[in-house]
Amino acid sequence: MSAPISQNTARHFALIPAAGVGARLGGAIPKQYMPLAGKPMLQYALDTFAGNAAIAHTFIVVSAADGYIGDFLATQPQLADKVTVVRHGGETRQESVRNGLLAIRAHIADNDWVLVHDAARPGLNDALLDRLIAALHDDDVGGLLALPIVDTLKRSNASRVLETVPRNGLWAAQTPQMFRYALLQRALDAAQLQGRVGDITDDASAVEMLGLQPKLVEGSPRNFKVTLAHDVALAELFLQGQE
Ligand SMILES: Nc1ccn([C@@H]2O[C@H](COP(=O)(O)OP(=O)(O)OP(=O)(O)O)[C@@H](O)[C@H]2O)c(=O)n1
Ligand SMILES: C[C@](O)(CO)[C@H](O)COP(=O)(O)O
Repeated sequence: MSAPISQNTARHFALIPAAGVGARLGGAIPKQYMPLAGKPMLQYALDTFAGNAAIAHTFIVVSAADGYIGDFLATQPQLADKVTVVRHGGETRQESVRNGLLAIRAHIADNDWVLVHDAARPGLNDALLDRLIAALHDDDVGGLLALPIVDTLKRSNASRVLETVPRNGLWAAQTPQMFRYALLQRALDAAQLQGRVGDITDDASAVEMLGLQPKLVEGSPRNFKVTLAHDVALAELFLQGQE
């Protein structure tokens, strides 16, 4: 990795928080390393970023105690100069992202773009990545892939309906979430100072807390997050091209 250079053109870096344990999925190993259609889950996002000419480099944030990443990358020599591991995972996703941003400070300029992407979204493909980058290249704030909600929404008290929530204007947030390095760092620092970095569940939330409005770029159902055990079979269908 080279140090930042004076430049007019912002570069694009991927940052993959991969320090979770996958408690809701409940597998024998952290879910990002779990095999899906023949490849570890993490490999799908890494292959997509490594294969996209717009991405200058990819950083993976794992926990200090992670015992899998070394063996995994040893099987991926083609990624050797495209991927750097940062062993600074935190207690929550946003803490992992914030720690990761701090750790890569020397390699990145303030106006470079950072695309934060969940290791648990193996369905990201080149077309979605290109769409996001194209939609945001001259945006003042940045934004995220997301999907408009199509279901009728109910708020509940246990299993009884309290109310039906109008779905107009509601979107489900996906990743990547793409912001300039300095803005994202500032937003996560501010959230940390307010004691909120453990509460918020995505990067855009921190930017919103600064009073800014990230842009929504249409994502895809294939880019869903593998969260629960029943998601595994669906992910494999998408990844095997049987959508
Ligand atoms: N302390 C944490 C928690 C999550 N993540 C990452 O953030 C992404 C969010 O996906 P999620 O489904 O929330 O992952 P887990 O936290 O592993 O899942 P769970 O909440 O079920 O334990 C994943 O790539 C995960 O590895 C992270 O880097 N650091
Ligand atoms: C950023 C994110 O993918 C938004 O959907 C996030 O990982 C969601 O995490 P959650 O804790 O499963 O809501």
